[in-house]
Amino acid sequence: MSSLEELMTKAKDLHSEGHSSGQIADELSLSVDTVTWLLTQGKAGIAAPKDVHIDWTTVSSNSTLLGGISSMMLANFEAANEEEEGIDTVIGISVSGVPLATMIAAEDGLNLAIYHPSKHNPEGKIGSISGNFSKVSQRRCLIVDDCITTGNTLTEIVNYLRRHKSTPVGICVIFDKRGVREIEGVPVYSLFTIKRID
Ligand SMILES: O=P(O)(O)OC[C@H]1O[C@H](OP(=O)(O)OP(=O)(O)O)[C@H](O)[C@@H]1O
Repeated sequence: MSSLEELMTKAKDLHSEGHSSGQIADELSLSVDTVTWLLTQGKAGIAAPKDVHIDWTTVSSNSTLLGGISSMMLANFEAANEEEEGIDTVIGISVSGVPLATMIAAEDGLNLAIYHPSKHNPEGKIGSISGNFSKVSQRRCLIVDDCITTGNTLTEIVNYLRRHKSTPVGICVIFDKRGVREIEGVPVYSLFTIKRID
C-alpha cells in the first residue's frame, strides 16, 4: 500500500469512527483541506491541496536519536538568543512535544511543564497546564512541539500563557510547514521548514 493509500485509509477509518475533519487533521498532522481531499478523492474530482505528511517515527521511537534532535532544537534556540535573558521553564505540548521538552529541560537543568491543548479535551474544549509538572506563572518559557501545521495549537498556548502571567520567550519545533517567523509575536525556531516547490 502506498503512503497516500495509507493516509486515505487512516482518514476514512477515523471518519467512520465519528471524528470530524478537524479532528482527523489534528490526528494526522495535515490541513483540514487535505483531509477533505483524502475523504472525497475520486468523488469530487478536485486537485490535491498542497500539503505534506511528516513521518518522523524513526527519530521519535529511538531515545538516542530523540536526544540528538532535542539538542539540536536547544542549540538552534540558544544560537539566536546569546544576548537575551534566558528561560527557566520548558513547556512540552502533549503528546509529541513532551519527550522533546523533557530532554531539552534535562540538558539545561530547567523546569518542565506540560500543556494539554484544547483539542485533546473534547468536553471542555479548553487547554490546560498539567498540575503534575512545573507551574508556568511568573516564568520565562520555551514552548516545544514537533511541528507547525496551521499554527492553531501554538497560538492557543501563547494566549494561554499570557492570560496566566507567564512569558513565552520562544517556540522550538522540528518542522514548520507554514514557514512562520513568529506566532502572536513569539519568535519561532524551527530546524526544518517544509515547502513545496510545485
Ligand atoms: O499547527 P497545528 O495545526 O495546530 O498542528 C500541529 C499540532 O498537531 C499535532 O498534534 P496532535 O495532537 O495531532 O498529535 P500528537 O498528539 O502526536 O502531538 C502536532 O504535534 C502539533 O501539536
